[in-house]
Amino acid sequence: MAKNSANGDHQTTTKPPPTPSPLRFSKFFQPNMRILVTGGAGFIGSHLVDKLMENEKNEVIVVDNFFTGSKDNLKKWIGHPRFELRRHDVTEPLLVEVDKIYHLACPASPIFYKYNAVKTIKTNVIGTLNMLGLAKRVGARILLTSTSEVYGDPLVHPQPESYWGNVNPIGVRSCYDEGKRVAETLMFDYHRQHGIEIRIARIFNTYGPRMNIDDGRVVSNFIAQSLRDEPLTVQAPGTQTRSFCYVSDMVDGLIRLMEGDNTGPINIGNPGEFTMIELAELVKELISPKVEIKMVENTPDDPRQRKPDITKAKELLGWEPKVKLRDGLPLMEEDFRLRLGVSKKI
Ligand SMILES: NC(=O)c1ccc[n+]([C@@H]2O[C@H](COP(=O)([O-])OP(=O)(O)OC[C@H]3O[C@@H](n4cnc5c(N)ncnc54)[C@H](O)[C@@H]3O)[C@@H](O)[C@H]2O)c1
Ligand SMILES: O=C(O)[C@H]1O[C@H](OP(=O)(O)OP(=O)(O)OC[C@H]2O[C@@H](n3ccc(=O)[nH]c3=O)[C@H](O)[C@@H]2O)[C@H](O)[C@@H](O)[C@@H]1O
Repeated sequence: MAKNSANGDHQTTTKPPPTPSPLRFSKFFQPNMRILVTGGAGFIGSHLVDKLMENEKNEVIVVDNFFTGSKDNLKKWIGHPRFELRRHDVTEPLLVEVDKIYHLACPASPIFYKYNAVKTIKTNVIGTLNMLGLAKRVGARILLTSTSEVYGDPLVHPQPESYWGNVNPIGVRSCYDEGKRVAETLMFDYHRQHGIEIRIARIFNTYGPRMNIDDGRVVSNFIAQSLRDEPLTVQAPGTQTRSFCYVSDMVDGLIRLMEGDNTGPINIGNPGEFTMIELAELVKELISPKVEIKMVENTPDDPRQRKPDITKAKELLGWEPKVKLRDGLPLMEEDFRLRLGVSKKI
């Protein structure tokens, strides 16, 4: 019987998982673990690759279409004998022989995922279907990076995994949040129907070095704006909240989830909750005390509050975030200064 879910009996499967490659059972030779990271040239993906590559028993294959990611994020691994980078779009089938799949491929910034909404849905639905098909063929365990956006504009606060969400199915964010909801459904259907070993992480807003400078997300916007002496654009009303997780904590949570016995979904995020005005004030205090804060128009369906309930992550993964926002922002500032060529005023 395949390992069951964290969410009750209705989600267990009686099917055994597909058989992994015969190489795994080799008596005389212990092969390396072959790990596929889709979207590995992106922000979280490239940090995950760094961590996976630290283990000499891991071989890492990244596939990415470079829509929001970049080879630059992986430059230290290009040419390494345990590393391979392929330009590939996950909406097309992929034939590789792997043992584990971290499936991250999908634009994450609202500006980018709304840019070609149909493509975002295809990436979430067809892309996840393709990766599940691959997992089934080769007997790999697969982890999906889902999102707190599956809770929509939540009516329950903080959000536990048992909350089904309040999502607009026809709004401008639906390509992403409904796309990820279907991706989660596909994961569980493959688990129940085909015995695939699945893991689902519901990631809450994550920040850190390597975010695209003009990515459009709030932390990267505020840091870039403060370094360019531009006003920090708080989208009205500014009282909406988010909970920000530093990327090293996120990577640690994802690896624990992959290596553990629970399917999830499991929230991975930092429960420290901030209004956008508070975030702007903190960036001002830490990076540029003279910078202005400007209220600008918001976009439709912006969730009013978001904070993870991480009881499950604590209990099932022994995980909780370590880096406070106040400590993480300066680490990101350092990286943005380097990339923007703005040195610190003394
Ligand atoms: N960063 C966050 O706050 C956050 C929050 C919740 C969920 N997530 C999820 O985590 C994952 C990574 O997010 P991120 O912040 O690193 O975003 P990112 O945009 O930096 O990375 C996504 C990567 O996927 C690649 N990609 C996009 N579409 C693709 C396709 N069709 N085929 C192949 N590659 C494709 C991009 O080029 C990029 O390298 C995403 O699945 C995202 O939905 C992120
Ligand atoms: O955590 C999540 O699940 C999701 O979080 C983000 O989505 P969102 O929270 O909307 O991210 P931002 O674009 O960073 O916006 C956060 C808040 O900041 C505000 N904002 C954004 C940009 C800005 O310049 N100013 C500003 O006040 C927005 O109105 C919003 O209320 C991610 O980009 C999604 O990929 C991810 O799935």
